Formats: sequence, structure tokens, C-alpha cells
Amino acid sequence: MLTIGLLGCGNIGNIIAKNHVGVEIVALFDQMPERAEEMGRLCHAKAFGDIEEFLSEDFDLVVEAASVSAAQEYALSVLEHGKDLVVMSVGAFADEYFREEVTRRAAALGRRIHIPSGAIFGLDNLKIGQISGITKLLLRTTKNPRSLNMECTERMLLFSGQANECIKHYPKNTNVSVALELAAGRAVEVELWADPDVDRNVHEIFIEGDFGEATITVRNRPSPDNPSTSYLAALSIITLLKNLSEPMRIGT
Ligand SMILES: NC(=O)C1=CN([C@@H]2O[C@H](COP(=O)(O)OP(=O)(O)OC[C@H]3O[C@@H](n4cnc5c(N)ncnc54)[C@H](O)[C@@H]3O)[C@@H](O)[C@H]2O)C=CC1
Ligand SMILES: O=C([O-])CC(=O)C(=O)O
Repeated sequence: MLTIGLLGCGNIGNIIAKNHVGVEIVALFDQMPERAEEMGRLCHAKAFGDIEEFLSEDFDLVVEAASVSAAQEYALSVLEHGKDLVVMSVGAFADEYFREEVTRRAAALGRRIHIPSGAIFGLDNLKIGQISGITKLLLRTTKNPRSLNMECTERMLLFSGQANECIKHYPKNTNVSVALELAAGRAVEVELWADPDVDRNVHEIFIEGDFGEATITVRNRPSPDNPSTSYLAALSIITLLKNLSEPMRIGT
């Protein structure tokens, strides 16, 4: 069975720990050591307070569910320790230089980096953008102000512009925009709205290209323990892990 080390023992980490399928969690690391220790008791895995010791433990891949800055800080080190990497905080790869450096290193070391679909649907066929023209790609994200850690009394546009700029300001809320960008191989326009009248994390995706047009609306339930993060994101990573060792791959 595939063995994993969990980097980040917060909301998604806990959902993975309670619901994982087809993988064994053997090691845990969090910048808040008590979180790793508590999860260690839950899933009988070893908690580490030191990243070097965590990465030196014997397991197959690191599942990052921590933060954009954690992914940036540890991605290369994970690969150097001979482990594959699953990155939830895909916003880390908005920086093209960093993305190329990590990709080059992974190729040289024969390692793989997996990016789950996260809190959206449609990432699979959006990859056709790598071989066929996409003329429009817009993500409109709307969340309750609570999910954005702010307060407002009416619908309000917080950001309009490119994904790689948006993620710098909202690293806990717009990773999906960077996932879209990586899949399509082109820039993504983003609108981020706060709306006190919505109780879902809503992602509307508008796509036009040689294939025709598509509109995708995902109305996500926020995770009970972290309303910024949609529950779908945790389901997505658990499913990715389950599928890693299955012989048949489904979806583009
Ligand atoms: N790709 C996607 O579609 C989505 C990505 N995300 C991202 O997934 C990540 C995890 O989300 P949640 O579990 O809901 O967040 P969370 O805040 O509930 O948990 C994150 C955990 O990671 C730990 N952590 C943060 N930075 C760290 C560091 N530098 N070193 C070690 N530990 C660190 C925190 O102490 C916390 O325990 C976030 O970056 C979030 O933005 C969330 C939703 C969708
Ligand atoms: O969970 C969501 O709805 C999206 C999210 O936070 C992100 O992309 O960072």
C-alpha cells in the first residue's frame, strides 16, 4: 500500500486522516506540533516537530495540505528526499520561475508532482488548452465574507485581474484559479466577490475556444472547520490518493 506523510494537520489534513482510502498515513508534520501529535493519536502515525526528520522517514509521498508558503518552502526538499508530492496549495506554482525549477528537479530525480482538481470541476478537459486555442477563461469566485475572514453588508468586488496576482492577496481562497491556469496552459482572469447573502463557496468558470463554449458553476459547501476551504477540495485529494495506485486512469 502507498505510504504517505501529511504536511499540514489542519482542516483538510483531518478530513484525509478520517476518510483516506488505499493509502496508509505514516508520518505527520505541522508548524503547530500539537496538531500533528493529536492527529498522530487519531491515525496511529508518527508526529514530527522537525521537517528534516519528517522527510527522512520512510514513506512514498508527501501530501501538502498546509499553505502556499509551505509548498514553496518545502517542495524542492521533498523531491530531494526521494518522495513524490501532492500539492493542495497549488497557488505556490503561480510563480513561473519556481514552477519551472520544481518541475526540472522532479524530472531530474524521476519524481512526480500531483495537483488535485481541488474545489472545482472541469479541470480534466480544460487541459485541451495545451493543444487547442482557448480565447476566454474567466473564474468568478463568490464567498461569504466569513470565508474571506472579513465583514461586509452587501455584495462587494474584492479583486479583478490575473490569477497570478490574485493568489498573492488571497492565498487561502484562490488556489483554484492557479489550478485552472496550469491545466489550460494560459492566463486566467479572476473576479473575487464577497457576498453576505451566499452560504456556499461559489466558483463560476467561463470558457470559450476552438472546441465551443462551456460554463461550469460549482456551489461548494464550506468545510465545517475552515469555511475558506470547500469540502470538495478534501474529497478531491482523497480521491486522487485512492486513484494513484489503480491501473486504469480516468479523465484527460
Ligand atoms: N487547490 C484547491 O482547490 C484548494 C486549496 N486549498 C488550500 O489547501 C491548504 C490547506 O487547507 P486547510 O486544511 O483548509 O487549511 P487549514 O488552515 O485548516 O490547515 C492548514 C494547516 O497547515 C499548517 N501549516 C500552515 N503553514 C505551514 C507551514 N509553513 N509548515 C507547516 N505547517 C503549516 C497549519 O498550522 C494548519 O494546521 C491551504 O493552503 C488552502 O488554501 C484549500 C481549498 C481548495
Ligand atoms: O475551497 C475553495 O472553494 C477554493 C479555495 O479556497 C482555494 O482555491 O484556495
